[in-house]
Amino acid sequence: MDAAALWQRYQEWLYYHEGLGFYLDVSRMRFDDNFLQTLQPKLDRAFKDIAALEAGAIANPDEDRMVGHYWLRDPDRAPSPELKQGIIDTLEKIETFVQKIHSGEIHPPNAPKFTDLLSIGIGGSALGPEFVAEALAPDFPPMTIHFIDNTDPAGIDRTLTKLKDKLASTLVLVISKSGGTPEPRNGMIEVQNAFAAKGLDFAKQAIATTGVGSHLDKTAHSQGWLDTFPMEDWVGGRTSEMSAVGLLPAALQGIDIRTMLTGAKEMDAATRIPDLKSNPAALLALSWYYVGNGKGEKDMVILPYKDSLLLFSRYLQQLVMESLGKEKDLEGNIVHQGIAVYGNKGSTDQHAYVQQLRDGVANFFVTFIEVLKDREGKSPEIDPGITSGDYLSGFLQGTRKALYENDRQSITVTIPEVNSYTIGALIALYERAVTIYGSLVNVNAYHQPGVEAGKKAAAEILDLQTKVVQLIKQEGKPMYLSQIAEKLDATQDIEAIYKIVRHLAANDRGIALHGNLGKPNTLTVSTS
Ligand SMILES: O=P(O)(O)OC[C@H]1O[C@](O)(CO)[C@@H](O)[C@@H]1O
Repeated sequence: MDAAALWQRYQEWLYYHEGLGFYLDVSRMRFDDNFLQTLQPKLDRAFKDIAALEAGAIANPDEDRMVGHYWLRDPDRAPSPELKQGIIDTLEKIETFVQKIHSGEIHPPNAPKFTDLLSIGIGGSALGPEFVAEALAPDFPPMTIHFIDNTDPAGIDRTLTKLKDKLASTLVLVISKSGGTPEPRNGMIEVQNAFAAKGLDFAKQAIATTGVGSHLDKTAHSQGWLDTFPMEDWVGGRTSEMSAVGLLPAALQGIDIRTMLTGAKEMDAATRIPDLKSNPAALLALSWYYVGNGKGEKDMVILPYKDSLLLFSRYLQQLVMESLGKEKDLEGNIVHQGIAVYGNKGSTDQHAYVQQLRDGVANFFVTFIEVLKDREGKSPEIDPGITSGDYLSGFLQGTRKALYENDRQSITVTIPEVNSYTIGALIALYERAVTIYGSLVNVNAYHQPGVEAGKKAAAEILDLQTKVVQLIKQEGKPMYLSQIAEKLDATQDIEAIYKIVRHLAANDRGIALHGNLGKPNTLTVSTS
């Protein structure tokens, strides 16, 4: 396509939303009218599916659940007055609580105010809060947020070391919808230990966001924690940023959550329109379908040209991959669907993997995220008439052009600036695009059976560990791995047993390995 035709295509496909100051450019995706015609019936069905979902249909058949994250920013759309009231009440409760924390009305036993916030959660109970904190937290927030989002002991230590002198004024927020996920449970216990070591009363400084009646909810009530906030059954982890999961930590950091909700609501209204060219989420979903042949054949590279959006790709990784990465479609056919997502930020990544994007294996498409406003205030000139922001903007355009010339397709999302309004809108845009794409490829975008399989396997390993340690202690003499496996009637698990004892030996856990470490078969294992 020559420059004039491309310019024509750009204008023909450019989506612009005046209220949001938002643009979407899919002109560098090479779909044609034929493709559009073929996809139209699927798209019509997707529009119907999402209308039913928003009206309260069971959209997650496996778990027999409604899918209601869209109601969070527009409670009038909730399918019952009780649900509507619940959303309104939670939002008000968050605001009242935050106001009391900021004013010092609620304060820790040994300090006049809470200064820091320690958020413990994983997956959807961490990624949204982390992304939003990075994007929107003010430079000098009323409370500084820290995260424990894993069960890595060294990671936990690092966070607790940073908080060492501030634990007495740290508010701990444990987030877990199920209230039974091991990683946040472990983090919570480690933090409780740290509080106890300093003679601090954990319960007086702890709050929980969790499903009503969950194990965590019961623990928080029985131990007399400061408060609990509900996570609704019909909100999935990866779409929970606009529930108490995301709103509470955001508000505690001084982020304007009402504006974030308004931005999301505005985008929801735009992406509810059942017409391709008027609906940016449909344009995204269609582009993903086109470029990946409806099978996720191309990876989605997310390149925001703005440091504060660094975590957007990580956030989207869960939203897209946990929603769409499915073995079976809704009819039970094996389909192995999904779209791989990765990325960091431009122009930084131009000095890392963009070389391969331009010249190497063409297994991806790029989504550029462009932010029009460079910074608050004026920019100095770096070269005559040229600022740092001009460079950033030029690099984005240059990379987009260079990729297109080499037959690499791209989408460009443009927002006027990074603020609560536009971040709310971006989150809503991708939530809806995933919903639509899920319909296009006919998968249940709201369950995660694969993750459950991994959790179950991990629990089996921990169970095996207990048996292995018991046996080694009982025997009281060095044993070969094969002997341990036979005695436990677990010959299939010999590799797992080896890895268990190797890990224990590396951590001063009372187990020793003897022999050639490079030849597991020759090793004997004993107590140390
Ligand atoms: O909030 P929870 O229940 O602790 O779950 C955390 C995350 O774990 C998952 O269930 C996957 O294991 C995610 O979907 C979820 O966001």
